[in-house]
Amino acid sequence: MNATPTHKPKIFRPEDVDYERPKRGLDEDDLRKQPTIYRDDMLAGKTILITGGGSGMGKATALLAARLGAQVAICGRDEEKLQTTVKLVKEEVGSDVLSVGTNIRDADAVEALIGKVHDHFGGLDTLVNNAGGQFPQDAIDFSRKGWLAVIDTNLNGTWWMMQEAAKRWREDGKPGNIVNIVANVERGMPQAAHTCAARAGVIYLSKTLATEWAQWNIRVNCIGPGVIETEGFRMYPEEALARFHKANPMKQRGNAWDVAEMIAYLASPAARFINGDLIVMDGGQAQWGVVWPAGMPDYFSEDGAA
Ligand SMILES: CCCCCCC/C=C/C(=O)SCCNC(=O)CCNC(=O)[C@H](O)C(C)(C)COP(=O)(O)OP(=O)(O)OC[C@H]1O[C@@H](n2cnc3c(N)ncnc32)[C@H](O)[C@@H]1OP(=O)(O)O
Ligand SMILES: NC(=O)C1=CN([C@@H]2O[C@H](COP(=O)(O)OP(=O)(O)OC[C@H]3O[C@@H](n4cnc5c(N)ncnc54)[C@H](OP(=O)(O)O)[C@@H]3O)[C@@H](O)[C@H]2O)C=CC1
Repeated sequence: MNATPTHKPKIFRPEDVDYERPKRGLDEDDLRKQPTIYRDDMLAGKTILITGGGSGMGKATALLAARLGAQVAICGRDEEKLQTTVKLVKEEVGSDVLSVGTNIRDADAVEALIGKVHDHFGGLDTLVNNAGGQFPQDAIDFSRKGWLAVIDTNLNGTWWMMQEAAKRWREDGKPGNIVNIVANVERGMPQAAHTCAARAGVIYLSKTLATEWAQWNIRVNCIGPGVIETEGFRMYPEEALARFHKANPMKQRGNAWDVAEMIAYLASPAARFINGDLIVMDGGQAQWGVVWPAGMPDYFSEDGAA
């Protein structure tokens, strides 16, 4: 192959766009209208903590869990975003969500968060590690700070959460349940190598802990979403977003409610025998199609690849 590569490495920073971007994903009005297949009291008496609960999948999960009767706690870095979830759940369900501003990269803050949830609700049944993210870029151009930011959030932050939750479950002699939101890493993630490395780490960490921690009745599973349309899409340029859904054979995007319903299932007694698994929700992308979130290099497009 002698083609001269013409792909220009691009940096896309959402704060730099000078045009109005369309709404992405389910907004609050949409969330309020989502039906559920589950019984109203399916999670009654259960406490669920959702990281990144102020937007996207985290927000949808907080609302669904509250509708199903759970006591809900959320965390994130942006207090304003967290309060939108608190308000939504209060208006829709009438229950109070415990919101604790926390950067999951800060292990001390994570320890304090787990303590607050236990103090407030008297325990924790399910931890959902949903907080995370990345930016699209060719790996060769990653800055050191950028690499570290993504690894620290998605791998280290998730680990701090898992370890602190598990310590309390072991100490209290209570069962535990962890659901980690990862990504579709099976065939790698071009232009998202940092997150691919971190999420692959979380998947195998989870499989390992599912065995180590089974002695304390702590289960650990992962959900691997494909392209799920949420406000998190702001991290990507519009021209890339226009192609995202073409990376799966269904040629569709999932939505935050799809993932919330899977999380609710894993939080329910129906999932009591599922442990160490990765449930992929990607419309078949793992078998076919690749997302190029920063633009496909000519090297690939000239072969007519997806
Ligand atoms: C997965 C991609 C391919 C498939 C797409 C499938 C569909 C979408 C999947 C999704 O996950 S959507 C959900 C996305 N949501 C998010 O990603 C939100 C959270 N993300 C973030 O907050 C950031 O991306 C972050 C870097 C993970 C956060 O770290 P931090 O708060 O520390 O960020 P910064 O201080 O802003 O940046 C630190 C460092 O990182 C580098 N960097 C940041 N943004 C970019 C960018 N757009 N392009 C290149 N490099 C970037 C940079 O070195 C920053 O340091 P400074 O240069 O700013 O000093
Ligand atoms: N949408 C998609 O197609 C896919 C998404 N995913 C992953 O699913 C998860 C949910 O994404 P989605 O809902 O789409 O996107 P969002 O950007 O809406 O959600 C990400 C959430 O993570 C929180 N967060 C990020 N960093 C930290 C941190 N250091 N400490 C605490 N909270 C943090 C953010 O809150 P705050 O800003 O308040 O800190 C935000 O609420 C993410 O891990 C995402 O990467 C995986 C595959 C595909």
